[in-house]
Amino acid sequence: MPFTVTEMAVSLWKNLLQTTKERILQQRRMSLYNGAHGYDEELLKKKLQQFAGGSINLSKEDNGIGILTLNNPKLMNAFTGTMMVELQERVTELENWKDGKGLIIYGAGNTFCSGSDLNAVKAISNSQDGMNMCMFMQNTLTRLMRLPLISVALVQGKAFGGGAELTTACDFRLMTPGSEIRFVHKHMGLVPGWGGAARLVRIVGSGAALQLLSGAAGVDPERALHLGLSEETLSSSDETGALEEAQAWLSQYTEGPATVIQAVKKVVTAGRELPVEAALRTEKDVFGTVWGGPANLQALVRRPKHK
Ligand SMILES: CCC(=O)SCCNC(=O)CCNC(=O)[C@H](O)C(C)(C)COP(=O)(O)OP(=O)(O)OC[C@H]1O[C@@H](n2cnc3c(N)ncnc32)[C@H](O)[C@@H]1OP(=O)(O)O
Repeated sequence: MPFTVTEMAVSLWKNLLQTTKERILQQRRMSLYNGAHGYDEELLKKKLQQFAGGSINLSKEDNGIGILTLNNPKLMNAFTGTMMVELQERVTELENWKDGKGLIIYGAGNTFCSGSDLNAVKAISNSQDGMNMCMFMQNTLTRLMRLPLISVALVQGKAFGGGAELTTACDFRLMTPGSEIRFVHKHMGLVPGWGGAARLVRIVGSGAALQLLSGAAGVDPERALHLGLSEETLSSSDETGALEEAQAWLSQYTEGPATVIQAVKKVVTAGRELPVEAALRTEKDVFGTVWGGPANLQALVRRPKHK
């Protein structure tokens, strides 16, 4: 029997509700903190909205590479409260990008990011507000790190404080000549709180991380390469040239269907974060999504030789 208009509308509405519910559940799974941790996200967002300025812009290219721009060049791309909220919104958008394969994060005006906006920091300089801001940023940066996209921080100029922490939430870092990553927190009487310490230990090891955080010294491209903090020093220092180089570098790894590239990132994320048995189970599940899939079947027909 054919559906009536009302039945179709009800069915569409139910689908929409279900999709929204699944999306919210997915975000909760990816997040570290929620109401159970005494964390009220909506209240914090209202507070963050009071510190306005700058923007976080996302452009999704046809080649499956997203370009995320930290845009507050007047303050060396320092993170205002509204930029923190916008970063969360852009991450949600990227989580739902079916055709996405890679992501490049860079700063406007030839510099990466000078950390949190010190004007906002001064206004919320009590312990509880600080921890709430940390929970918000850890949630967002953990979701960023777990995106099924291969991510690169393109470091031009300075990546200081929270800016240095943000680079560690990407899979890779590329630096331009003269650029600098610096965990300046000690000089501000702080430690990283956006997850930068935990991630740095995993990238460079605990000894080097201890030196970088307790020395608070700048890391130039040469030292970053030596430490394994950066993959490569690009040759261009200007924005257009550096972006082109970063895209070319990333496209070595994003060649191929989005389903397969995303599956690659998912199994690596599981290996990086989970105990081995849980990682193996996740790998089996992800394998099930590509085995017998279109890319796999086409390859079987082509029978390519991998010489
Ligand atoms: C998560 C916790 C954290 O992020 S704690 C770390 C916070 N960040 C910092 O302490 C960095 C402070 N800034 C600096 O050290 C310098 O501005 C750096 C980044 C080295 C750039 O120096 P330089 O190239 O000489 O530029 P500048 O100092 O003249 O800066 C231009 C304008 O931008 C501003 N700016 C810079 N960083 C911030 C920031 N984080 N928050 C707020 N404003 C910032 C400067 O004050 C300066 O503004 P203005 O032109 O003096 O009005």
